[in-house]
Amino acid sequence: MTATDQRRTQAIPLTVLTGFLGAGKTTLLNRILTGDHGLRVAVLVNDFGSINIDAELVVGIESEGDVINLANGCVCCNIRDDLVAAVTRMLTRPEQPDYILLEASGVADPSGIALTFMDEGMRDRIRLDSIMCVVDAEQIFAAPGMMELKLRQVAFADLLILNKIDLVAPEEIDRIEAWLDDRFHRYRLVQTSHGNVPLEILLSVGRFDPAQIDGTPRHHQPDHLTDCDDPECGNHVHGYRNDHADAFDTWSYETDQPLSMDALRETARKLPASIYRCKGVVHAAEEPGRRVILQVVGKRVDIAVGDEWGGREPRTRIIAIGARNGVDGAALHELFGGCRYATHHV
Ligand SMILES: Nc1nc2c(ncn2[C@@H]2O[C@H](COP(=O)(O)OP(=O)(O)OP(=O)(O)O)[C@@H](O)[C@H]2O)c(=O)[nH]1
Repeated sequence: MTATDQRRTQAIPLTVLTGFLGAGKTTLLNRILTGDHGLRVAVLVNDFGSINIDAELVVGIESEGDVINLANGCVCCNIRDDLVAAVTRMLTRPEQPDYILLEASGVADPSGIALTFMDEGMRDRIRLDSIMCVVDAEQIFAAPGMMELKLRQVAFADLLILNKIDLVAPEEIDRIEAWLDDRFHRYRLVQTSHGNVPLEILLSVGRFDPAQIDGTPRHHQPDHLTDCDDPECGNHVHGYRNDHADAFDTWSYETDQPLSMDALRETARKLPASIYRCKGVVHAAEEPGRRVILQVVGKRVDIAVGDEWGGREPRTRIIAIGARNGVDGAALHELFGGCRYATHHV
């Protein structure tokens, strides 16, 4: 074994969870964290919005310092430096983790993340173990304008986790697989719901191959993915290198005043199709002692009563992410403001 090989074997393994907004990354992350792995796992959670809701929803971590919250941007591009700084901090802590899980934002291009860990200063300290892409079986064909990004997330993964199969008919799964077959030469896929995948195929699998970041959708030429700046070129995926985050707008809302759960549900159902994702931790009038979790993916709305506030002042924090110019902040403010229990019950 060469000295470099030796250093690499001592490097801390890191798995990247990628996949489009709302596909089920946090659900999978929580599954892993609560699984029987016996590892001290540190977690980096990246939410694209200005408030990191995901960091609040991570479970099964013993020490608070083992969850690092990266918000207000995307770790594959505009807050890449924050990612490097956070990992460096993790590695210099007295209690180093055995394993690191990185939940990328739903808008991330995994190739940018892989490049960060293949960088000279990182690759001896971090061993990229696997990039897994969670695919939402129900929403895969939704938001057609985002299809190029979704394809890149699939193309740069070494395992596809086709999640939410409970929400679709078996014929739809066949259709998705045929669609993938048509676009990719080779891929590994596991079907599941609620991220229920055996740990053995998730952690310490050593699947990442640096050559995979040259892997591209069949109809695209690899060089074009990184080198071409010609906006007229129909041969490649444009706009997802440094500036793909510009394709999205975000909005956030905070209030101390309790909201009505019924009004919230009604409002969430009325969100325009240009909003791909909305989620939040809510102070609800009907459940003042507990955090209420709002989840909206496409047209699907889920409002669930979570755990207690744990000594913290109840406070609603909601974010929405949508297409560029598809997020009307003033209109959203009015909609969610109208959910205030006091307003709703006059
Ligand atoms: N029915 C069903 N719902 C699921 C499944 N997996 C996740 N969900 C729900 O889908 C919603 C989004 O799940 P998350 O795990 O937060 O998705 P995410 O990819 O982390 O979302 P972002 O980080 O915002 O991109 C939540 O309401 C989950 O409970 C599944 O397999 N079936």
